Amino acid sequence: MIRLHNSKTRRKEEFRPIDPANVRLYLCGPTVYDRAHLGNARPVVVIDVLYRLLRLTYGAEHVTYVRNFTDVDDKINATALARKEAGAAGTLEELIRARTEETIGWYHADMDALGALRPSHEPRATDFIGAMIAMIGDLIAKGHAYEKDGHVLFRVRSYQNYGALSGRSVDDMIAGARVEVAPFKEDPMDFVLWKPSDADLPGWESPWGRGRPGWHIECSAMSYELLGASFDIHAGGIDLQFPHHENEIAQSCCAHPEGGFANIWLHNEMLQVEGKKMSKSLGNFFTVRDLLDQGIPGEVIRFVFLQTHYGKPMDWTAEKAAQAEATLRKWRALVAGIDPAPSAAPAVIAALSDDLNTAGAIAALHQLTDLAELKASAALLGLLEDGLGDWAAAPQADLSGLAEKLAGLRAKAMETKDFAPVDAMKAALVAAGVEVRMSKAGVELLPGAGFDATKLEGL
Ligand SMILES: Nc1ncnc2c1ncn2[C@@H]1O[C@H](COP(=O)(O)OP(=O)(O)OP(=O)(O)O)[C@@H](O)[C@H]1O
Ligand SMILES: [Zn+2]
Repeated sequence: MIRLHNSKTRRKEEFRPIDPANVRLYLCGPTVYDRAHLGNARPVVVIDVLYRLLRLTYGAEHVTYVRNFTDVDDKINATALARKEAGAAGTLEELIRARTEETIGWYHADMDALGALRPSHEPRATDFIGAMIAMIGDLIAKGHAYEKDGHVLFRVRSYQNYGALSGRSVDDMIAGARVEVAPFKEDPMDFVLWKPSDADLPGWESPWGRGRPGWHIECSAMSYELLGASFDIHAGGIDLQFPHHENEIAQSCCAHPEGGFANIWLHNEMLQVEGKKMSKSLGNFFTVRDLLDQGIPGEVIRFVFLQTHYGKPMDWTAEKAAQAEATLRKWRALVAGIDPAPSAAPAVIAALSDDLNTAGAIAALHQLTDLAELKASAALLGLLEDGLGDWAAAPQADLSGLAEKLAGLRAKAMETKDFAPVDAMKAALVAAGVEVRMSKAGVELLPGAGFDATKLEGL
């Protein structure tokens, strides 16, 4: 039996699917205007493990996983506009299309490298504009939305349960959030469902004039079209709980009172940098591609994520990556050429079934002595799979010659008192991703995650 922490009830609950023959899961996907940063990858890896566990439990063909692409957004428009102003050829629409296509390609490559299975459906917002317009029209007809000056707004006070997910009252939210006060709003809490587009912005004809949808309605419309008015699990980062998820609930429950929208809300905590959320707006980010380009295997990134429970904030550190790499190298050597056992170890399944206790599952992997079982169990975490490449099979560099040379330089520096050559060589080794350990006993060089042998040439 699977138990999951439901943000809506703030409790760990038994997971009982609405229909075990069609278990339905939705994850808010990326806005495709730039490379995914490492934080953006965390929900993808977490939900990939959940997806694997659900497939194991209910059968692969009985789980539907939807993750959208937000390909209509002002950030995308701004990127395309900047390119046009810089002299890029093509219309703004063509530039937007090129940008989103390119970004979706990067996203797929990066998430594939992390061993994340592709979802069952990856709807693009621009393919569901008609469904959004229909839903907005329905909300207006039911008195939950109104049109003003080409804008359509959701009337927050018309939905009694607004704020239930994040546990805040509307008045607290107004006090705490920076809500935009605009002349076209009846109430500052009201949020945009539809907004007008100038001639030089992407737009679609609608009963309210040419315009484009707001971000929140995209997820409500796409989840309804692909999963229905009630589905099992809605996931995303905790940063989306308010206002995005609160708004999704308001829209979906008011448009489809016959359904319950999502039964379970699963929120992952943030990947942090020095105590702050990694984010584009703070500029404290690096991309998944940056790490891959440094030679850190996607499997190592995945392993580092899975060592922390999804409900806890975490940091990325080079030390965690080095340890993950060492463990994976050891395991990959052990299971090479071994066929996986028919099923994963009960201890691993039990840990994952307990609110995705991935750290517990990894601890259980360490205990396994049957290598066929190790391989089968690791696969449930998306680890040690053949598709992730044989990065660990490449021989590790022999750094003994360089260690000897550095020891020699140090011995000489002791006499001459000129340590500059020692420091220069150490700096070059560190720049190549080598950890340098110098003690009385001698010099030890350890290639770390991100080790780049080409940078050692000339040393
Ligand atoms: N630091 C983080 N740690 C974990 N998940 C994150 C982090 N930052 C964003 N996410 C998640 O990434 C997914 C994509 O989010 P979105 O497209 O809004 O990101 P973004 O706007 O590019 O990011 P940012 O928040 O950096 O501006 C969401 O599920 C969001 O919760
Ligand atoms: Zn969403």
